[in-house]
Amino acid sequence: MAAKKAQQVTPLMKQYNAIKAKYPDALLLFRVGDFYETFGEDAVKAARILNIVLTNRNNGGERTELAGFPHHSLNTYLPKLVKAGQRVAICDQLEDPKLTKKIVKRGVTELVTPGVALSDEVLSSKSNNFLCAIHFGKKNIGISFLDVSTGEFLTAQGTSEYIDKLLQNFGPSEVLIQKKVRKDFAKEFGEDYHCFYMEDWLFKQDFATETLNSHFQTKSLKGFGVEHLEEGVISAGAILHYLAETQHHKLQHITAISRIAEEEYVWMDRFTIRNLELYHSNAMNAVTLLDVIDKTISPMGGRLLKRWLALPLKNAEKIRKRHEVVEFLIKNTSVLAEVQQHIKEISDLERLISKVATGKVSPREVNQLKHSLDAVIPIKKLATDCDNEALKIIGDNLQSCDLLRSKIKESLAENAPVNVQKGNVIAEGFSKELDELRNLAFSGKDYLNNMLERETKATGITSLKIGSNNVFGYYIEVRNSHKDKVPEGWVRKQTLVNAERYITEELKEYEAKILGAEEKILQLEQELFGKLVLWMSEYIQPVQQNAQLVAHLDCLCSFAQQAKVEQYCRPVIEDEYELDIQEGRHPVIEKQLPVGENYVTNNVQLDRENQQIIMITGPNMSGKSAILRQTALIVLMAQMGSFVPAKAANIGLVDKIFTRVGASDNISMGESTFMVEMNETANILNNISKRSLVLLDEIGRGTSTYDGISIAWAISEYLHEHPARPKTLFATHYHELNEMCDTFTRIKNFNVSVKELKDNVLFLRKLVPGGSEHSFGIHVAKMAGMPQQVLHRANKILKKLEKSHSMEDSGEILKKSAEDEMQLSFFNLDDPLLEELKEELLHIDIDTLTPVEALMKLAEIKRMLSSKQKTKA
Ligand SMILES: Nc1ncnc2c1ncn2[C@@H]1O[C@H](COP(=O)(O)OP(=O)(O)OP(=O)(O)O)[C@@H](O)[C@H]1O
Repeated sequence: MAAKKAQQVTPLMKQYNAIKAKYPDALLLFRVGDFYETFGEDAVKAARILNIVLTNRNNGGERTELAGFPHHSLNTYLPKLVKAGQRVAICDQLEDPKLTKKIVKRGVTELVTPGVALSDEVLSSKSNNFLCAIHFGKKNIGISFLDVSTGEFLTAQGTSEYIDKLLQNFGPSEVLIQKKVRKDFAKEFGEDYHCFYMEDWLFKQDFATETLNSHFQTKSLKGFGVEHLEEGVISAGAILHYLAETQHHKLQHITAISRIAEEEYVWMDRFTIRNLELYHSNAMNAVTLLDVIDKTISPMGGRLLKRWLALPLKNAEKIRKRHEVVEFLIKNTSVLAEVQQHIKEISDLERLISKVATGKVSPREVNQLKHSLDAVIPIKKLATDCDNEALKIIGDNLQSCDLLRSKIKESLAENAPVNVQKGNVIAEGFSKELDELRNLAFSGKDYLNNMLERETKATGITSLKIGSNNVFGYYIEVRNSHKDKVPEGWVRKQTLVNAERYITEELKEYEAKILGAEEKILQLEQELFGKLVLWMSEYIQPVQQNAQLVAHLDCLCSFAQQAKVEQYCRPVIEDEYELDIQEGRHPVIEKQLPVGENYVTNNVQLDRENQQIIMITGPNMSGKSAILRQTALIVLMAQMGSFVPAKAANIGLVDKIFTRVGASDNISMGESTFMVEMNETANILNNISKRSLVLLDEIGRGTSTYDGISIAWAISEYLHEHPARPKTLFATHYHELNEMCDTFTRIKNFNVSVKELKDNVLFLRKLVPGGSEHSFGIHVAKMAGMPQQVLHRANKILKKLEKSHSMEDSGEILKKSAEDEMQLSFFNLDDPLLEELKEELLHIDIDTLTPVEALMKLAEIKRMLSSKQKTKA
């Protein structure tokens, strides 16, 4: 029976099944004639994702689903499939169907996956599209990133925390992992990544080294400075192997692999990157720092700025150089404007040249490449003529690529189309043969008119006509009245009622030429364009170099532009340890304030001798977090080379920035929030250095009050006593922590001031010395309009509790206090409402009460009171 079924399968489906079996986890686009078809489950998926019609067809007695689209729509449909997370195998016809009588040979010519995409429709211009591979070694984890669309190839290795941070920084679209560590990966780094699992044997050092050496045509990897990174190299090898497996063989634009030099950049762990909302945020529609500061013009500038933000520098010299250029550009506005004007004319050079390498560049894109390179020339001149060392170096290193530009100019038609098949790709005058063919094909009418004129003269027949039809081809038509004048050499082809049609020797030759001309033109144009693209690959490196330099310049212009518009100042980078920010602002919040509202600036000074830890207290919403974050952002912006939102800033180099937000501000799912908070904090305490900047926001909030206070106290004490003496800002609503400054000399109290009005609180947002005396829960209750009696009572209970400092007695105190005060109540002692109210008050833990809870409680008490009053009335 099975054999019978097998016999019924058509040869086409047999071929399909064989190819599909090789790519079981990919969606197979199978070229049949002018269509790409999908079958079975693939068809169901494709129809759903692409919104195309799903049909059925009989396949050897069984019905199979079928969905397809015309082959010329591949660029429209393929990106949609890849964006939906599909791996797509493109199976093409490998021979001309006209030349074979058997079934056409087919094979997969490309496997497009989310991490290996070259088409503009899949890529986002301001982000890299990284493919990543990870190798779990015995000591380290190795990681590599490759952006096939730009040719960037990076590797690193280190602890799981470091790798986690890199994964967050680079945000790969696809991660390649050894099959056997599938579970380990998910455990270490979560399940959000788009993973592909590869055979274990590929992750071997010999194999990787050989693969890399054969790609770069080197004998060893020493020249790249990655040889000692055993695990990193293994992961890099896996990436290259994956590219070969997905049929990506033209990879000349991947010219080097470099090590991510961890020690050169400020260390920020993943919590910090997330908390500071540098370039992504968990909140919907949140504005990130990148959104605010990115004034780059070119796509490669945008990508580099993101990288700079993720990896701020630690080398004072390098940072100062960037500041110098920014200052120069601000002072020389005309240079800034001109450079930016020219950058506007530059397309994505990096991706264009990658397309040249992979042979996927279109004629129009080659012209774009040329125009972009043309725009580099005036930039080169401007930069070289500048009175600024760093700009001069950029200018000197920009390549004019003269030969490349002139060759493109003379070979390509100015308005060359996207598709080579459309014709009119090659410029006039570039190829004699092509010009002749074009003459023949396109000036055919003139030629025929000439011939007609000549023959009319020679024969004296006035009504001669030249025409053509599908059956007889070209002919000269003679009306019957002139039949006798027809010359001898003319051969009769067709007889009509009133006329005869003839063919001449000349017409025969012309016909032969013209019939093949159009086809030949297309063929020749393709051939010439192919040759040009191949020749252009010699220029991959200089064009890549230009792309990087333009990106660099674009970022510096972006800093200058932003500083000018937003009144940023040039920070002073010092090798000391002090941090002194005068009139600092939060770059993102200041842009989001309602019209008419000004951001209140704040000064923050920290050092290792006198003011190492600042304890910031203040009511909810007063601006504590804003001060913490703006301090980190100012340091970070300064060290990436930007000016900063402040009046003045002296920044002793920072090498690590840690931020932690207490659990109630950062509700994470699953694991106990307090546990997460403690894990994260432990991680800081184990990694601090002399140059660390630590920002703790409401740490300890995730547990009961006294637990929280104890932990917050112990952490602050540890940071104070630690020999590294890291600079720390600690925002807390536990005003008990203000007492620490009596014992620990380098802890200083500050509060974000508020002004109490009659029935409101005005946030002044100013950081002023001194602790807070208020209990802010009661503040909020007051703001909400709580009856005076309740507020008064709450204040008294609170004062007693504060005096005791002991959890054990608190119940007793509350009880006693309640008994003492009862006489003062306007309630009767035997009033059952009193009991109820007492119960309510006793159960309120004011210190941990959030504003919303306070309001709810208040509403409840108000309800109880008003119902009592109603009953009385
Ligand atoms: N210096 C400032 N100038 C103007 N507005 C500010 C300033 N600081 C903060 N704000 C505004 O106040 C809001 C609350 O600030 P922030 O989140 O820093 O308060 P918080 O004290 O940390 O509050 P919570 O304890 O509830 O987290 C901000 O979103 C911003 O709109």
